[in-house]
Amino acid sequence: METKKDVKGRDKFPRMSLGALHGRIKTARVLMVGAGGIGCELLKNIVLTGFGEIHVVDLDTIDLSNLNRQFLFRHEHIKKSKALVAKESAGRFNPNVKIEAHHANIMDPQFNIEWYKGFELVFNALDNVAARRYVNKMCIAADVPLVESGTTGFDGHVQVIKRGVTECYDCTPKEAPRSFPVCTIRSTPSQPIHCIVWGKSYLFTEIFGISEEETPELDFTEDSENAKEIQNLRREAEALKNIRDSMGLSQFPRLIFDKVFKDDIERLLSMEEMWKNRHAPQALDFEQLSKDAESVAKNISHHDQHVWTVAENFAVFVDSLHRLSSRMGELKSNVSNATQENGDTAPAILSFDKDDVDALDFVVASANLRSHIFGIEMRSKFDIKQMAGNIIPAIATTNAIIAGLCVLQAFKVMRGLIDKAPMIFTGGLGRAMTAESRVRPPNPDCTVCGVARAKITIDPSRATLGNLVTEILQGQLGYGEEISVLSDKGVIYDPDLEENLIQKFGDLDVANDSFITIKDEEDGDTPRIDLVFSITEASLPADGKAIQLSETLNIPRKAKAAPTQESEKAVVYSDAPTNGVNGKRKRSATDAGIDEVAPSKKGKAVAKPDADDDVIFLDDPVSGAIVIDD
Ligand SMILES: Nc1ncnc2c1ncn2[C@@H]1O[C@H](COP(=O)(O)OP(=O)(O)OP(=O)(O)O)[C@@H](O)[C@H]1O
Ligand SMILES: [Zn+2]
Repeated sequence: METKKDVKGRDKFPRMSLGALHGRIKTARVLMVGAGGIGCELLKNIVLTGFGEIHVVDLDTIDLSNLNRQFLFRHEHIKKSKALVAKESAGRFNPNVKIEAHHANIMDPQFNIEWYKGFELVFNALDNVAARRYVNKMCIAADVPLVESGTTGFDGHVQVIKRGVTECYDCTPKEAPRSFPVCTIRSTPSQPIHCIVWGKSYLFTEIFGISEEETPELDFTEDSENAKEIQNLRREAEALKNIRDSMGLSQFPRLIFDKVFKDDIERLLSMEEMWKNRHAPQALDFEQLSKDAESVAKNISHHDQHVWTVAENFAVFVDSLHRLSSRMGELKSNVSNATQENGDTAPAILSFDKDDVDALDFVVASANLRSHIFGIEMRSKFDIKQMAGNIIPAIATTNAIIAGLCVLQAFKVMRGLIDKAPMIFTGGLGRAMTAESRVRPPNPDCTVCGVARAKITIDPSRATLGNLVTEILQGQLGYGEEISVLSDKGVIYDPDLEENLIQKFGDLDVANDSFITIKDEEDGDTPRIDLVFSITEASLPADGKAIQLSETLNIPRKAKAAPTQESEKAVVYSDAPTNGVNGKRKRSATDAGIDEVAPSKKGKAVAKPDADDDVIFLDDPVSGAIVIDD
């Protein structure tokens, strides 16, 4: 039982170290998005600091692989909600703090601008760019300060974002997820990663999952040069699908093997042009490899640290194909029983998971056999697991340091010292921790924070786009004819889209709590900066207007483009120090005293390897580690 003295004692040290701020922290309502690696550390910190009310949002459940670093979770919590368990575990550290858990996606509409406005501060502890961008946009719209953070291995960052004061998460462009041209993967691989993507995203999915055309790692864009080859590749995939029907039969591995490691390779070889300046592939022989594989140890697939021979890869290929085929057989009979019982028609498919041993064995063996065919070096199962699973090991200490820095930056925000809270990085070469020399101001061209914002209320039963354009934009705000209106889905009005003027907002997919952007396209004089309206739906008096803009708006004009300064030219956009931001940052790597890093799928970054580090290069032989998008 907690005594009054205990509670007072708990306050003593924060009060001594924080002074007057402690009182404000005790009544502050804050939001923490993500209860993973950083989130667990951060929640512990803010609970112990004594923030009065903490809301935690996480959409996920606890996985075994989280337990090594997400210390609020234990084995018995596996499959339970991260947000709820985090609340339970951290709540015990400080009973004075109220914690609210939301097991939900932060991008759900229930978390609207009004909800964000209820917080003094938001902490991001996320692992992907989409959610980061979303929270950034909401915090800018609600004008709530955001402490954004991320880690990848030893690299980490903390960025304080405040509308009108600092740059926001979107002020610097973020890289689109990487994908591989389908011809590289399917016809002309030159690196182990190409063969791994082939094994995982093509072969595995064509045999056990959904079709490759639904796989984001493969880019099917055709140009006139490769259109014919893409057609051929589609035919190949079709033939593979037909072989799928023999799954479970003893000849199944041979049918697959001959198709992908012999016939398809021979077809490729017949395209002589292709191999003039490339290493020509060499088809494999099932009979020969079967003989070679007779002496391979039964438990070869457990040896994950060394690179298997071709015969060993062959043995694992055949064995894992049998294992996966029998799982598919069971899955199909379960699905057909379920269909008979309740009409549930869920498809019987397997999807690749790096922790699924059968799937990993299959991808390792297939990728290595293909590498061998194309004269590419083979890799160990351990390496391929990292690459196929896109894993950069998480370091608990980096998360702990970053979570600590998040709180220190939050104190500055609450003290009104945002100008003393520049972006901080950990990792890299040289110093363990570096901070930028100053807070970066907003980018005036940013489409998220370099815009004017206002709220409009529409009556969904009556309001049309025409009401908005003529009454509000042209009437009340003085816009000219040349304007366009964009919803989240794209352009809904411009002078060529007049037919939309009679449409109601619901018909244009513009709903409550969504945003529309007004672009002033007037030639000549400097146009207004973009205006973003957040939409509130309400039933308005029938005798009044169907749309209401209650604020007086003074929308600034865009500054005339200034000639580029020499000093600006010297600052390079590098793929560097994004540390979880997954974008290009306008600062030189050397500025920050950190080595360059390459962006990764989760919005995290990976340190550039040493020259002799055995890492595959994606775009440029000197640019560093590769990343596969899931
Ligand atoms: N849109 C979202 N809404 C709510 N929570 C999210 C959203 N996107 C990601 N998250 C959560 O953010 C957390 C990020 O934590 P972390 O980077 O440690 O990832 P993880 O999934 O726990 O671990 P790992 O990916 O390394 O196995 C996760 O718990 C994840 O569920
Ligand atoms: Zn911005």
